[in-house]
Parts: sequence; C-alpha cells; structure tokens
Amino acid sequence: MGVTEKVAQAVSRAPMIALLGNPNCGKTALFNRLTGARQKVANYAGVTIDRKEGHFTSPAGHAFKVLDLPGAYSLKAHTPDEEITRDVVAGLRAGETAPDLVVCVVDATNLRLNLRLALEVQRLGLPMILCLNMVDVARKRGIEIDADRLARELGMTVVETVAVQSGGEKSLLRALDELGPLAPVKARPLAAIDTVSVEDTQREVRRILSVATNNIQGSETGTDKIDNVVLHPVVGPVILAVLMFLIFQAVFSWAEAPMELIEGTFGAIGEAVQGVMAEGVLRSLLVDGVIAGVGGVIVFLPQILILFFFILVLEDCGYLPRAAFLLDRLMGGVGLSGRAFIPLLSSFACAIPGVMAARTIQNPRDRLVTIMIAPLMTCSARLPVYALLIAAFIPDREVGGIFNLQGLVLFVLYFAGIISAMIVAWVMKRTMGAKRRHALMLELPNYHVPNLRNLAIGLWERAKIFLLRVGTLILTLTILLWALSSFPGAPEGAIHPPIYYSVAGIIGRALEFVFAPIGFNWQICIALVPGMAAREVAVGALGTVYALSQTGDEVATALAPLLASTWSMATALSLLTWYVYAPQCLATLSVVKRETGHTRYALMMAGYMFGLAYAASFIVYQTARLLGA
Ligand SMILES: Nc1nc2c(ncn2[C@@H]2O[C@H](COP(=O)(O)OP(=O)(O)OP(=O)(O)O)[C@@H](O)[C@H]2O)c(=O)[nH]1
Ligand SMILES: [Mg+2]
Repeated sequence: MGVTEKVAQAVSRAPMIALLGNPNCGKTALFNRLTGARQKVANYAGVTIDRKEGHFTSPAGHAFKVLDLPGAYSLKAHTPDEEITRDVVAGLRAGETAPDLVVCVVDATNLRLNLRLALEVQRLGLPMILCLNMVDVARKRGIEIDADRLARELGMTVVETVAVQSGGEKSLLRALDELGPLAPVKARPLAAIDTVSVEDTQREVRRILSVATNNIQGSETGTDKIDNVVLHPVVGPVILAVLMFLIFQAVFSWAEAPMELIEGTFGAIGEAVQGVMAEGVLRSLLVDGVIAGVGGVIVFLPQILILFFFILVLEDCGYLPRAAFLLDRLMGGVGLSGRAFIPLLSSFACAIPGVMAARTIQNPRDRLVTIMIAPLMTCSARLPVYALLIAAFIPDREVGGIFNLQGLVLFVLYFAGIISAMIVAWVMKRTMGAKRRHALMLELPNYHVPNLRNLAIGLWERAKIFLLRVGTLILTLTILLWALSSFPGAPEGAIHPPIYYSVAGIIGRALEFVFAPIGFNWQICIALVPGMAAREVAVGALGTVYALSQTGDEVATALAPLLASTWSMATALSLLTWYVYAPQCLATLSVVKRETGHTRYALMMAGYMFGLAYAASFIVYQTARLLGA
C-alpha cells in the first residue's frame, strides 16, 4: 500500500469533528490553522455559508476529519446557512451521521451571547470540547476567564485558543490527544432538546459567568470610540463616500505602472514571435489569438488586485457591517434589509458568491430580490471591459483639481449599477406585495488591524482565480474565436479583411442587424457571443477580432488606441452601458437556478437584464449621437 493510500485509509476511519459556534467567532480561522486550508476568513458575521471538510493529524499521530460550518446563533435555524449547521450537528443530513465530537468555538470577549449556543448544543448529548477563542483580545480588555472552573460548570473540556496566531491551536490539539478513542454516540433528536426556554438558558449563562469570570463586559473600548465617528449620522456617510471614491481613483492611478509593464512585455513577445515565425496559420494563432486575446485580458490583473486589496482590508478590519448599518436606511427605502448588504458587496467580486451569500437572509422574498439584483453589482469581470473602454475614450485629465476623470467615470459606472439595483429591487418588492420591514439585526464586530498574512493569502487567491480563468476559459474561448474568425478565409477579390468573410464574421454581421440601433458594429457583435460565457472574454475577443482585422504586419496588442480611432464615442458609451446591465455570464444564471431551485428565476433574470441593457444602451447611444458624440 502506498503512502497516499495509507493516509486516505486513515482519514476515512478518522473521527469527525464539527466546528460549531456563533458567527464571526473564528471557526474558519481555526479550521485553516488545523488543516492548512485557506478558507475565507473575514471580520463580519456570515462569511462561511456552507460546510467544508478537511483533515489533520494530531501531534500524537491521530488522524481527524474536521468540518467548518456556517455560524449559528441557535440550533433553531432561521436562515438556510443556519439550517446546514443544524442538520450537520444533529446528523440530519442524508447519508451522514452526527459528528463524533463537537468543538464549540466561542468568542471569549462575548461569552454572554456565545455560551447560549454551547448550552443548547450540549443537550444533544454528543462528546464536546469548548474552545475559548480570541483569548488574546479578551486578555487585552481585562476579561478574566477561569477555564478550569468553566470546565467544571459545563462538565466538558475547555481549552483556550488564538486562531490567528501560529501555535494558537496547540491546546486544542493536546485536548484531542488526551481524549482517547471516541465511542460512537447517537445525537438526541432536536425535538427532545427543545424543552428549556431561552430565558432559562440565559439565566444559566449568567450564573456560570458570575462564578467563572470576572464578569467584565465591554467598558468603552477603542471600537466604541471609532464607531462614534464612523457611525455618526452625518460624518459616517461622508467617510463612506470618500473611501469608495478613493478606491476607484487608486484603481487607475496605482495600476498605471504595472499595467504598462505587462502591456510592454506582451507587445515585445508579440513582435518577437512575429519576427521569428514565417507568416501562416500558426503565427496568426499565436499572435492574433493567444497574445492579442489573452494578453489583452491579463493586463487588468493589477487593477483587480488593487480593488481587492481595499475590499480585503475593509473586510478584515471590521468596517463592512458598519457600511451595511449606514446604508440600511437607503436599502430600507427600497424594501431591502441591511442583511442584503454583505451578499451585494460580495457581488463586487463576482455575482456567484454574492448569490450564495444571500443564504444568510431569513425572509424568502428579501432573499429572492437580493439574488435577482446581485448581478447588477459591478463584478470584477467587468473591470477589464470598463478599463479598456475608459482608457480608450476618456481623456486622462484632472477635474476640479483633485479628481481624475477616468476614475470618476469608473465610479459613475459602479454607481449606475448600484442605483439601478435599488430601483429594480423597489419595483420587484412592489410587484410582490410590499412587506413590513424588519429591524436590522447585525452584529458589529470589534475593529482590528488587518492580518497581513490573511491579506496576502486573499490577494494571492484572487490572482490565482483570475489567472486560472485566463489560462483556461478565456484562452480556450479566444482560440475558438480565433478559429471561427480565421476560416474559411477571404474569397477571391475580397475588399475586406478575411475575418469579414469568416464564420464569426457572418454571425457578427447577422447580429449587427439587431444591435445597430444601439451602435454596435459587427466586430462588437462577434465579441458579445463568447462574452456570454464570461465578461472578460469580450476584451480578449475584441483583441483577437481587431488583430485579425489588421492589414499588413502590425501587431495589435495595444487595443485601446485602435478602438479610439475606429469607434465613435457614442458606441463606446453604449457598450459601457450594455456591460452595466447585460447578464453576460452563464455561470451566474446557473447558480441562480441552483440557489432558488427554479429555472424560471434564472430566465426572469436574463430577461429583465437583457431588456434593461438594450433599453439603456439605446437611450445612451441615441442621446450621445444627438449631442454629436
Ligand atoms: N485577535 C484574534 N482574532 C481572531 C481570532 N480568531 C479569529 N479572529 C478574527 O476574527 C474574524 C472572524 O474569523 P472567522 O474565522 O472568519 O470567523 P467564523 O467563525 O468562521 O465566522 P463565520 O464564518 O461568519 O461564522 C477574522 O477577522 C479573524 O481574523 C483570535 O483568536 N484572535
Ligand atoms: Mg467561517
């Protein structure tokens, strides 16, 4: 038997540990530390929305399987993500038994809230360890917890951990090794444990805290002082607006140098290949297909990373739920709950995690509306499209002495998506029958300085996702497009470049009939088709289409100036508008179908977004033309 097979066999027989706890107490951080995984950790409730399995070996050589679960306040699940947690620990999931051991992770700075779940879970009768996490923060705040006394009161092992410090998990590992073999236990049915009232549980928590801790609960902390400013009704929104604005400025100004470097490199490679290879199909594939197409997309990596740098910092320091709090009034005005904020914010990375994060929303209508508008948030796949067109058509100059016009336009595009989403939400809520809205119940976590390692991992993961997409999906589609655009080739006595007569050219010219009223030429129409698979593909596709439209020996890696000289401003604005609305992403539509359980919602989404895209582009194009653009 090979080593990997031995490991696999040991793992399959290993006991299963479930990490359970309130949202934001550090379960995922602990999971990552135990298993070496890189699951998303961030400073707000509701980061983990699905079960995630991993495994590790303890210092004494025992193998364990471990489950990271969505945070829950109680086993009485209110949201789809809490249901996952409840079903896993109660052994209700199809084909799964209850875990062999529950490690209940609690935030040591907030035992009053956290211990309630621990007591509730204890009634299931499963072997259990209580993990006092964030003891570093608790100590700093003068909270003293007598772990031995707590252990006696609860009748279970209690360990102290710091999930974000290397070695911070040691006490848990030691406790696991001391546990000895775990006999299989059947969890008590949920109905049987539902006999103690919340009030009684809370009374018991208070009693335990009074004997096992010094009962210090948050005197005014640094967090409160910051919040006095950040959540101030006037100053707060101003800070939020300035912050957002600075981010978009940075996306353009900081990215300039690295982008030029990448562009220059691809240009040089293109010219080198052009120089050493004889003219022919293979050279065209490399230069017009791979280099012009893929190179055209990779250029945008720096901008994506800059945007994510800011998002990750805001996520990790604890600002995001505050932003949700500030925007709750605005969102309430259109009938959305502040809960929708995090899913919508995740959608700025990609609508797919955004749609999935809507699982944390309790009210089914709220959840559906949030899912339906999530793709209107500007995902990072739109950034290359926006950046390309802005670089080509919007002059790089200062406005009012401080703002850069390009950054300003990008801000407007993001803003257009948000405002449109709010309007759509309002209309949907109206048609579904307006419902009284619930007060926002949102935990505001303590601020902390972003963890550099987390930040680096987050950026690295982003870069990996992007480069993987470029290397697989985008490369494949670009090559396919190159082939469709190159064959069958120009007929005798042709007056246009060969692409005009190719399969793609014929499709593009057929579609042009539909899209001419919004100012799209046949080259754009060609790019829209593979762009359905993923938005950035359109940029690569335009790169290839225009490279193939070049006559003579020019290399067209610098797409922006080429577009600037061949399109009208009206066309560029229209295409930008199209990308604000069009559902150019099949993956999102299929996730919507999966998360809602109905094909009709995916179709509804595609329908309303295409409709909006066409109408908005039509208005923008015709207006711009009237104004002579
Ligand atoms: N100082 C300190 N911070 C911690 C500790 N454990 C976790 N954190 C931070 O607490 C925040 C929440 O951590 P997560 O691991 O995402 O929490 P979670 O319990 O998985 O949260 P959900 O998935 O939302 O239920 C992150 O910002 C972590 O960096 C700790 O022991 N000490
Ligand atoms: Mg988590």
